[in-house]
Amino acid sequence: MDLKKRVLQTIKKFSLISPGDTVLCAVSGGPDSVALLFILNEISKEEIPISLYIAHFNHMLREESDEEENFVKEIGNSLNIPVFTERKNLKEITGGKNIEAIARRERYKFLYKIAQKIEANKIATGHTASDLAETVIFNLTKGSGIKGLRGFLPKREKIIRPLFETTKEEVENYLKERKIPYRIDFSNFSMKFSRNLIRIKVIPELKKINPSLEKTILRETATLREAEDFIKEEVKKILSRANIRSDKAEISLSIIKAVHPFILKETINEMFFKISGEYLNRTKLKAIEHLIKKDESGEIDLKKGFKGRKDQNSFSIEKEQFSPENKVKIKVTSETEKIETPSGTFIFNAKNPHFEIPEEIIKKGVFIKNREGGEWLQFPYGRKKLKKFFIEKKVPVKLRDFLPIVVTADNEVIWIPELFKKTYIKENQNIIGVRFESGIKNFDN
Ligand SMILES: Nc1ncnc2c1ncn2[C@@H]1O[C@H](COP(=O)(O)OP(=O)(O)OP(=O)(O)O)[C@@H](O)[C@H]1O
Repeated sequence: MDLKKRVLQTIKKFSLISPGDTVLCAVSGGPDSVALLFILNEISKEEIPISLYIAHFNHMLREESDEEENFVKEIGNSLNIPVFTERKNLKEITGGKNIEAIARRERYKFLYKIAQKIEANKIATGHTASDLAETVIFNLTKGSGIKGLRGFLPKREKIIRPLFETTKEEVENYLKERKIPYRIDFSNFSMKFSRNLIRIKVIPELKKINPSLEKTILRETATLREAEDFIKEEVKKILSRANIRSDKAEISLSIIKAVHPFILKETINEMFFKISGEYLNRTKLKAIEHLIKKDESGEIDLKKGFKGRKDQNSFSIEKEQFSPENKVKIKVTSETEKIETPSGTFIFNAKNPHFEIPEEIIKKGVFIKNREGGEWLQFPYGRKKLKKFFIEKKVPVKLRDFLPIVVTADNEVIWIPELFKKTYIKENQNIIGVRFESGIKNFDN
């Protein structure tokens, strides 16, 4: 069957596009997104009338980046579709670390920004069934829960993936038949990246066992998506009987003990997520299950700042409350140190790849402490009252005393872990590095 018809089937099956939609097509210049653009363009003229726009993000990471941007602009012109582009020098921003993940985050931020600007209700990406197979095999290899094994979804928020059921091979045939040009990203062939290794070495070997590997994985993930929906529904039912507040989530033992062990763990994990913004690992969940099932009451330390507590009638997850006697002021005595504070564990590293604390500051003394009041914040370009900064960042009042801060011997705040990591790393590369390990992440959103 003609590829356009197949893509139309996918669109209908997952309700991806409706007449009148405004669709922003994310085009990298590679074969998948170029084919997607041509198919959507055809569809918009015949089967489903939509307004179509193109977005391209120039990561400025490779020599060919500018050429690719021009190429996408040219396709847009030739099809008479408006093109939105943005350039960002990611190497500069990231210092070369974790570049793939940051590139992805920046790309999605850009796509959502343009979608909002042009009032697009859909953002189409060129992910294919071959990408899905890669993702699933990658997640399986690295270890992941059901969510990882089912891979990405055909639709998530505004993002739609019309090539979800199409293989790369089918895309390439389509382009070849129509003599449609595209650009090749040579970094896709580098064996440095596990994803490429899976695509180039692993998948061809697996296809010797099952030539329709992509289709099989598609079917398997469909089953997993259904199972996931079912689990979600079950968990929702149980959660509706729990009492969830911002600092405590509680459920009666008679309810939680009656459910299947798997649903028990999933429910507890959701309860934890609701008050902490994070999920627990399987080992902790198993320990909680054990605590719930045994006869005695008890407590269990979860991530820093959270406790699981079982009493006679209920199990609860509680955020540990900050109390004045928990206030600390700890001197950092070496360049690398793990420091326990009532609000979490710091990994302090004066010389990490992002930034370095000048020696003279360390010599004079660096402290990790809770706010005492009257502190000033040191920026590369000036000073600001810590209180004012907290207000600007909308840090809830009760957390202002809880958040650990890093100060110099002169009580100048040089770091508030997590709270302004992103901007601070960029602006002040040479000052300080403190990484917060756990327990605080939820406070900065
Ligand atoms: N530079 C870019 N500009 C616009 N869209 C892009 C760009 N790079 C990728 N995309 C879009 O994202 C899709 C997936 O690209 P790719 O597989 O390279 O990214 P990924 O990082 O593996 O995917 P994801 O970002 O969803 O995790 C492409 O088909 C395209 O629609």
